[in-house]
Amino acid sequence: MLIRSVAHSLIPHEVLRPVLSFASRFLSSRFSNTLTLVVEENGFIRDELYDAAEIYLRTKIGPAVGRLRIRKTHKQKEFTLSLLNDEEIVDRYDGFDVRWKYICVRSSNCPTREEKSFQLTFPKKLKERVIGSYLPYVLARGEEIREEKRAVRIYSTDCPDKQGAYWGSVILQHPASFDTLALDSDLKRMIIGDLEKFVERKEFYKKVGRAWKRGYLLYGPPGTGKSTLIAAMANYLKFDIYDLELSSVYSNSDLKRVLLSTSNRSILVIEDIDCSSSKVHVRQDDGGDDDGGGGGYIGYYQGQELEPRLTLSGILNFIDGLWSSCGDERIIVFTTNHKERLDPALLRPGRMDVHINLSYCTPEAFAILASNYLNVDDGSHRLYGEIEELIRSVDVTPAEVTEELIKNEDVDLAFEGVIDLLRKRKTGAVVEEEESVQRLNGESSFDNKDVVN
Ligand SMILES: Nc1ncnc2c1ncn2[C@@H]1O[C@H](COP(=O)(O)OP(=O)(O)OP(=O)(O)O)[C@@H](O)[C@H]1O
Ligand SMILES: [Mg+2]
Repeated sequence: MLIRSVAHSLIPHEVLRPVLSFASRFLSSRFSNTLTLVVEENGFIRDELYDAAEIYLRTKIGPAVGRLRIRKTHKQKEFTLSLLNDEEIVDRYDGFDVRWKYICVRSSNCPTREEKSFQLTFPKKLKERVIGSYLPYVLARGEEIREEKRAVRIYSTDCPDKQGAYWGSVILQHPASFDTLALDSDLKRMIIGDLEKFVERKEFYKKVGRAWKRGYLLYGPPGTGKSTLIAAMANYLKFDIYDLELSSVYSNSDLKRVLLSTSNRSILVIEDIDCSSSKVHVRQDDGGDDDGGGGGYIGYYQGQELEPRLTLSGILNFIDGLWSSCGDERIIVFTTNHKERLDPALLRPGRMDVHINLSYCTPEAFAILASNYLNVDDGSHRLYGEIEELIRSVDVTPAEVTEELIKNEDVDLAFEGVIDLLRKRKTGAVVEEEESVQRLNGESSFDNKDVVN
């Protein structure tokens, strides 16, 4: 102490401080039985362990910590709590304790910059276990927590916020989930099971030499939940969505560039594949084989018909060629209202792994909608039976049913609205049927025939 104060009075502070700090570090490392690992943020290239530790330690902040930093940016949904300079956390892992301390100091080279680090201190004898087991655990947990917290984004090529890149993105605000999706439970279970199997089978895909990707074709009439299902899939897997508008793609090489700039763990969506370009299903008569090799061009760009540069084979090449082999955990989803209009090359077995038919509302789907919209969780309502019976006999989409359910908070009024819709549909269907029988019997007028044709 005396030496310290004498030294202080004789030697300038700027010189003394680093000397004392070095001496104290030297003495403590020489004689202490603890080891301290320093994890630095590392300026330009961020340190993976630092990032993981930062995220992981936020979940370990206990009552012993007296001061914390709290912040929230526009893009974040929740507040973020983090440690302040010199604050410590003790973490227990596999029967031993480690101590983390957060250090944030001004850079000596550039005073406007902060140098941030974590100091991890533990008994020296645990060095192997900390490096071999604890730190990999921190890395893995950090990654898991980041994935849990990460907002799902939707990318599109015409997003205003794309700053020169091919894709711009916004946070996907769609609340769709498998719980609220009105689908029959078997189909729902099948889809969830398929997705889970897909994300768990990294090693399997590697072993059998297949690209780790999966293709889904969703087909069915408008308003049956195809887009809603895609949002539910993205929210479930926490995969970003890349919404590709084929009409904004100029050529095969353009398509290549656009698709190569998508990221792993994502869902590439091409909606309305039959009409996003009216020529996807019409193949050029150039002797192209069933694989779409060279045939089937899509020659539109911003509304103008162009040289046939974006071809069906360009798209197919990506489904099972270059695109699929240059990324991991990729899902591609095509949607269509008219499966029968698609080129057989797109439907060939192995191209789209799963074909999912989203169809008209069933009693089971109606039960889910009634529960979502009106909190009606059993079938005891006086109108329920009639609705179920009508739903079995007419074609009505979930979208049409939800339009009725959303009109009234009162269950009686909402259900009456649904019954009204279903009865009208049924009467319409009967009239149509009678008209078609009349036509078959040659009783229809010329006008009617014209309408049919
Ligand atoms: N199966 C469903 N479960 C829950 N809601 C649904 C379902 N189907 C449709 N809806 C409701 O109807 C709206 C329209 O559905 P959606 O856009 O998913 O239909 P789509 O099949 O993609 O139609 P399109 O073929 O016209 O693109 C949704 O916003 C949702 O509120
Ligand atoms: Mg849709």
